[in-house]
Amino acid sequence: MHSKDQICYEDYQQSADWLLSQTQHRPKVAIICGSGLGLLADALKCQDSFKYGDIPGFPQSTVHAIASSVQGHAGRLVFGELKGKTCVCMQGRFHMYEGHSLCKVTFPIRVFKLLGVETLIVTNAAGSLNDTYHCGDIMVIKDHINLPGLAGLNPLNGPNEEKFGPRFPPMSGVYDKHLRRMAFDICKSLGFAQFVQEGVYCMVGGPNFESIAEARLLHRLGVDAVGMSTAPEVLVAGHCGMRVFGLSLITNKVVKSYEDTESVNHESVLEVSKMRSETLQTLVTELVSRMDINNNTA
Ligand SMILES: O=P(O)(O)O[C@@H]1C[C@H](O)[C@@H](CO)O1
Ligand SMILES: Nc1nc2[nH]cnc2c(=O)[nH]1
Repeated sequence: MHSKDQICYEDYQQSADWLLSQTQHRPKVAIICGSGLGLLADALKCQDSFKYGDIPGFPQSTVHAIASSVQGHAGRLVFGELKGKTCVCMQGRFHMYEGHSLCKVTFPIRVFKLLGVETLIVTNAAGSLNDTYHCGDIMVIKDHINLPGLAGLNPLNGPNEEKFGPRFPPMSGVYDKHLRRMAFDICKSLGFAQFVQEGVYCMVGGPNFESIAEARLLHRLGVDAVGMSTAPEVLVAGHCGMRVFGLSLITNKVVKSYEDTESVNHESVLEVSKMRSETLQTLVTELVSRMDINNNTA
């Protein structure tokens, strides 16, 4: 590594080579578990798991990541099979507000690319701005607004690594249309359709939740759900040509009225996540099982 924040190709390669030497699994799908949604990883069969701290070059989990994941299982990369398809799951992700640079936040994505991953599934907990949404709804992400990115905070800043992708990558259509349609079909067949939405996710820096004026601004901008993650990971995945699918679990309605006495807190976010964790697990499992991927195990 050159400097504290500069990461070079060899750093990603070192982590990927180490993982390839430690597991026989050769995943084509990577899944990032949002706050409280780490149970997804427990559904993997024939698991090999690695604490982030044990993987050479990997960023380290902070206290937040541990508190917001499944107790005792935070900060792990879990390899295994979902309905016979080989996957790798991040149980606990890295957030910008924890103090990580965006290169660190997105480090695992490029490692996944070098492992041979072709599809990234991202999940997160988010607050809703859309008045028709309810707590516990699942929003299939159609598009995102990357507010830190618009202000110049972008993991792709700096010299471009051509081995991963082009200097100026397009982001229109980054959330795969085919997978979105498939998710809706699955929800219909599983009887989930009444609480599944499709919308625009907005990333803000956090760690504070929105002021009322900020919430009103986001609402006017056409944001359906707001959270503190996902966009940087999706950017980096899109840059290196991965297929992306994203889900937001609506854990709260963002307060938009000065008359409203309710306020959100992280504990209630985790409570709702827990309530819908199993549904999300079922949806993601079914989606992975229907994906047209080569299932390679070495
Ligand atoms: O990792 P995600 O985006 O699910 O985490 C959400 C956003 C904040 O980290 C936290 C707020 O409750 O949950
Ligand atoms: N920024 C933001 N992140 C969240 N994560 C879960 N709920 C929320 C919310 O209301 N706002």
